[in-house]
Amino acid sequence: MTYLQIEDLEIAYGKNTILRDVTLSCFKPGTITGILGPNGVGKSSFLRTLAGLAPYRGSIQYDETENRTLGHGERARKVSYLPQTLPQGTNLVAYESVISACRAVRPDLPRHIVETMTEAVFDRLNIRHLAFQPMNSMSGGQRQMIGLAQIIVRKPDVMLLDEPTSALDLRWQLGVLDVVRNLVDEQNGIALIALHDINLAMRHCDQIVLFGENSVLSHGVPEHAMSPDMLSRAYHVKGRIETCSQGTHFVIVDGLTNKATPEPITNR
Ligand SMILES: Nc1ncnc2c1ncn2[C@@H]1O[C@H](COP(=O)(O)OP(=O)(O)OP(=O)(O)O)[C@@H](O)[C@H]1O
Repeated sequence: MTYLQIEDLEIAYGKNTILRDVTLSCFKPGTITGILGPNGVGKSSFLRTLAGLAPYRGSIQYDETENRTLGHGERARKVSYLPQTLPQGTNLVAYESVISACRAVRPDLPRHIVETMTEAVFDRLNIRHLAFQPMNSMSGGQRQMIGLAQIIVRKPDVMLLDEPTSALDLRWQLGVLDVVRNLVDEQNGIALIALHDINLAMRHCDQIVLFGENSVLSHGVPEHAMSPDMLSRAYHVKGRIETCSQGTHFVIVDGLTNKATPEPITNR
């Protein structure tokens, strides 16, 4: 079980402050949090910072230990980060790449245990058919699944997943989110998932954190954190939150808030 607490977090690249005043204590064990917001708002920077890959001001605590004081190995056992970019298309076969990912974090484990863990992950993700295929002969979606396998084989308490479904068709998107849900339940862990698909987040996340320009616009259970006002403020679109026949909340977007085209995606 792991707790994550964030207080007065500020993330900057040089003089360019991306996020400030981020205080969040909502990441309870056993929950999935969707990290949402428009392009360039700082979702990846936020996850990279939580993964210990970027400097920050303020406080990020895992179980009351400050992130910047955690050793590399200690953090790697607790926290796994899946970047937005797909794993490289090397000539390594998928099975070996997942074994290597596990051994990088758990060099203490004997090879046969790592192999058993790796096989269990291929079964869990339903990708056994990819096990002996070289990474450089895989499609983008297949590589994304192997990237996820490299993360979950480590059984992390905290999963930081940056758009893990961006290259996947509907069936695999749902499969991945189901696997994340099962892992979070089993480990009583935490998952933070950056997503552009708001409805995927509404359906599969226990809560969302919506970033707007430079800070958190709203957070909470999806049907409260997402509203027509938030859609307008974050994305500059006119939208509605509806409830389907099965009781799930979802967003319908009717158009841009005005006739203007969206602002260009620029460095702030
Ligand atoms: N290494 C870097 N150096 C300088 N600026 C950066 C760097 N990485 C990101 N940025 C800037 O930080 C801001 C946030 O980028 P980030 O990738 O975190 O946004 P995002 O919300 O994940 O975007 P997207 O939805 O498009 O993936 C952008 O303005 C981006 O140009």
